[in-house]
Amino acid sequence: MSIITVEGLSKLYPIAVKEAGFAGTLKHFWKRTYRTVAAVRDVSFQIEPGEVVGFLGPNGAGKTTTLKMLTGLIHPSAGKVRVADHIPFRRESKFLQKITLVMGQKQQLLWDLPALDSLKINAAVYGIPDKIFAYRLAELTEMLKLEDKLSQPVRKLSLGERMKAELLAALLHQPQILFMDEPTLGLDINAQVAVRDFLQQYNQQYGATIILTSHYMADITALCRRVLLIYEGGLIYDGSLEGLLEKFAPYREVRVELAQSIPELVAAQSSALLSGLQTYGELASVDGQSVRFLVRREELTKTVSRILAELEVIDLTVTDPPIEEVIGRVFRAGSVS
Ligand SMILES: Nc1ncnc2c1ncn2[C@@H]1O[C@H](COP(=O)(O)OP(=O)(O)OP(=O)(O)O)[C@@H](O)[C@H]1O
Repeated sequence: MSIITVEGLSKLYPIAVKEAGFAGTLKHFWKRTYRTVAAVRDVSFQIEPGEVVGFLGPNGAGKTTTLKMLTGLIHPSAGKVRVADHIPFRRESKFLQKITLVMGQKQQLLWDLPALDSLKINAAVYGIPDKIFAYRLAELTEMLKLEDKLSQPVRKLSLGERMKAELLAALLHQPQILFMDEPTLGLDINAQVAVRDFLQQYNQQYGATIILTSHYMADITALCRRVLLIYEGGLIYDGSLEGLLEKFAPYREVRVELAQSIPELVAAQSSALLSGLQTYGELASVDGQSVRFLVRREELTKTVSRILAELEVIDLTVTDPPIEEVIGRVFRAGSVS
């Protein structure tokens, strides 16, 4: 049975509209007019226990709003949500015991106190008995490699250590469902990898379900087999990362290592050859001896044969374009149809 079921979920926000100038300000003061913004529009999906699902979408797409409705922080304008057999907005204590929400840009640990003090407060709030608290604390501290950090005031921790301590605080009550909104925001590469590895281990060890938003594609590719693509409040894709490439990238990337560098070709006045390069596909980049083309999938075999016959080639590889490039194109195009 699905652990999360969402049907026709929408969230509308009323936004006050003010006309420009002093007269507009006065009018706004006496009589406000509003327009409605649909932050989330008619979204439906189901998530099974133990899945790790990535929410992708540009800024303002509606990811955080969806997470807030799934965790019961805000009430949906329309639609149905069930999470672990609860209606989130009721915020029943049994429900809160089963979930956690971590927001990369917000913190729950108290700044001037050692993280351990905040953890003890959390344990009391969730009614965790002392023995279980000690056991979970030891286990999570080891998994997160935070051994000597928890007794220092939070303000003295590095950003990466602080994020790991935040995760520890969020997981002390051993929730079944983890909602992670940008958990690696602002972290350096090593700290990003540490958080990512931890989430993977936590998912495998406890069979926890993880819903993750991140602007770092590496988080999504490392952790999520399934992605939901959200665009202007609507769900435009639900499936595997590979399927996303097939749907939105009808081309493949061909990297060619030429025998001569491009400046040498220019010096040898092979400008005809240079302009001829564009006939193989869209030129993605030219750097020294290597050239990257984007070639439509259906033209791949013909184009590769032409390149090998017509150019002096040292090496040629065909790959899928980087996923962030594909998604960037989809969003820049302003249309996803
Ligand atoms: N409390 C609010 N009142 C009015 N509009 C809001 C409110 N919260 C969000 N919005 C609007 O709803 C839309 C979706 O916002 P949301 O924060 O869900 O996007 P997001 O996908 O999480 O973006 P980001 O990647 O930038 O965090 C945006 O247009 C935003 O301005």
